[in-house]
Amino acid sequence: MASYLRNWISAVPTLSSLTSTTPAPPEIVEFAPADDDDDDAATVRGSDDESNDIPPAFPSLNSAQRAGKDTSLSSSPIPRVLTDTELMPPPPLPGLAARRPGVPSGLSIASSSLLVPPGASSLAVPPSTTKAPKKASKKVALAPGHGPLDWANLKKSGTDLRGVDSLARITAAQLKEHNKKDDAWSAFSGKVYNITHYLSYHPGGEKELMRVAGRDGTKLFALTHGWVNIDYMLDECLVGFLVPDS
Ligand code: HEM
Repeated sequence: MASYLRNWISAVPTLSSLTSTTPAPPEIVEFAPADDDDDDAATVRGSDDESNDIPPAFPSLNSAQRAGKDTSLSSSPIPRVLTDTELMPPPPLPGLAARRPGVPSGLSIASSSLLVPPGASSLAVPPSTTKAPKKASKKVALAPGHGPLDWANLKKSGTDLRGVDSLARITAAQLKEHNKKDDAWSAFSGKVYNITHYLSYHPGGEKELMRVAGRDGTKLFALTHGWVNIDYMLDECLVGFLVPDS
């Protein structure tokens, strides 16, 4: 690096040349590129001799710029761009007239269930794990003031929703006696509830709920909406526990 700078400094006009009337032309310094002896170790090897601090040749000695017009592969290690005639020809264009909708019959996976069944159009709905849309809701329009929150408020209000003083052991025969709209009991998972007050709050309608009045509704309930938390919804309506007929 120092020698590099020295060369530059020597090119700066001297004081005497500045004071003279006819300035001397600046000295032109030629930089000789370092000999590229392909000895990489020389680059790595540390040396205190600053005379070795010669900038690398630019363009590089083996560069394409220096190689000039000599682009033949045999004489130069630099690859050249192949011409169109030397390149591999492109694949033939598919015959559009021969194309048909659907999966090509030659495909070995054509019969796979993942693909369109034979004969079906490729425009068919793709196979998917999405379930078919649910059938229309059977919820009924509840009377004003009979929504889920109204029921929750009624439960909290302290209104007697059981109609009995204490919980009892109830047989199927006793349960059967309470099958009227104004006196309806039903059993779910061994617990007997007075569903009379709930009838007008049931989102599925009174009629549906009355199907289980006076009997065990466990199965029908599970088939309809097993996710509904009946223990919570009817906790204030519990009247007893179903026991076998004696
Ligand atoms: C006393 C016990 C029952 C309670 C606490 C109850 C509660 C409910 C609740 C909370 C819903 C709304 C569900 C939702 O939003 O997804 C509902 C809907 C319904 N319930 Fe009940 N239910 C009871 C018994 C029954 C029974 C025994 C049947 C059938 C005989 C039934 C038939 C239905 C129907 C058809 C719907 C409408 C479902 C829909 O299409 O969305 N429920 N019930």
